[in-house]
Amino acid sequence: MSSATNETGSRDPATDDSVAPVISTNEIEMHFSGCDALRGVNLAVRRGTVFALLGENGAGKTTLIRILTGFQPPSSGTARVCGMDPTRQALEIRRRIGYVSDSPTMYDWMKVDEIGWFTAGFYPDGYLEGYRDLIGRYELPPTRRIRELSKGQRAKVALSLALAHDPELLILDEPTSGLDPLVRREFLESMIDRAATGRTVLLSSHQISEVERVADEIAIVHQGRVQLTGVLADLRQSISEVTVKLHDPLTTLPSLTQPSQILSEQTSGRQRRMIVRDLTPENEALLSSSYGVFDVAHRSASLEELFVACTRGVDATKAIAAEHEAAPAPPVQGVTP
Ligand SMILES: Nc1ncnc2c1ncn2[C@@H]1O[C@H](COP(=O)(O)OP(=O)(O)OP(=O)(O)O)[C@@H](O)[C@H]1O
Repeated sequence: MSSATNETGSRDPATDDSVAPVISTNEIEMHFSGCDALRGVNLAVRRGTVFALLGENGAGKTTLIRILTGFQPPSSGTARVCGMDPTRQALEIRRRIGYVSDSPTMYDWMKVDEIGWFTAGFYPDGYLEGYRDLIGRYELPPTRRIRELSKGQRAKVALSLALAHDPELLILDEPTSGLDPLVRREFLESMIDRAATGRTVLLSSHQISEVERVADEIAIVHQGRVQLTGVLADLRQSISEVTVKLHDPLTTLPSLTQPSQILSEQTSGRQRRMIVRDLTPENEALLSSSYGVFDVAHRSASLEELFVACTRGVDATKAIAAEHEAAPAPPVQGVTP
């Protein structure tokens, strides 16, 4: 019996590389002076997936990636990347994975071919061939100096350097900024192909359409917290936009029962619009039969609506609560403030 199987013959996630998450974090906190960049981040990235960290500017995406790649020790909490601890095995992690930061620094006096040859010295045999193949595919001029390249061409050099050893895990911080739409599309498709061959891609982005196109799983990060994480297709199915038409805009609606959860709520005239997770027929019936309600309709929410609910929902919820304070209203369920 292999060490990856237990007494019953089934796979043991603690020792089996093919089952254990490629990346896991446990209660990661990052406090800079005057700024809590990350607050209790728990994530698990499964092998063979494209996992997207989706968040606005300043949400904490780069900070998390810097912690995972060992450039920044967290204030507290732990992480594992390819089975290693980034605070103690940063160099090994960086050798094993591919990583492109949001502002890659390169020796810009080197020529495109030279930088590949130079970097190959840090990797096993086969790196230079892989690099040359990639710069060929990206149509990069091998004899041009890095400083003479366009922004998009530099991004392609950085990607070629990260991909040349065909890493099992690729971490990309805002990977497509600087790429033109055609190359961006090709690049995103190549990420899907990588995942199909069992490799894993973690990327950060604030572009919803981009994430929607490539990601299998997402984590929506807002103000240093993971507001929502899961398989994109499941999240899409479980989130609905519910529109409740009211006789009186000040009507107080009943709290929904478990497992339904209101992520955001907005009132416009006599219409209340809510983004609800796991809407059950019972809760829909509860709303429909509430005093002052004359119609309830629901449809699947888009990723954009979900994102807005997670990043603006708290404020929207607070606004509603304040609006109802005079009423007085029952507590509104919402995402973690
Ligand atoms: N070295 C640092 N010192 C102090 N504050 C920092 C430092 N690094 C990051 N921060 C702060 O931490 C927060 C998260 O920043 P981070 O760069 O992780 O966000 P992000 O989601 O990657 O944003 P963007 O999409 O704009 O790149 C921000 O408020 C930022 O100002």
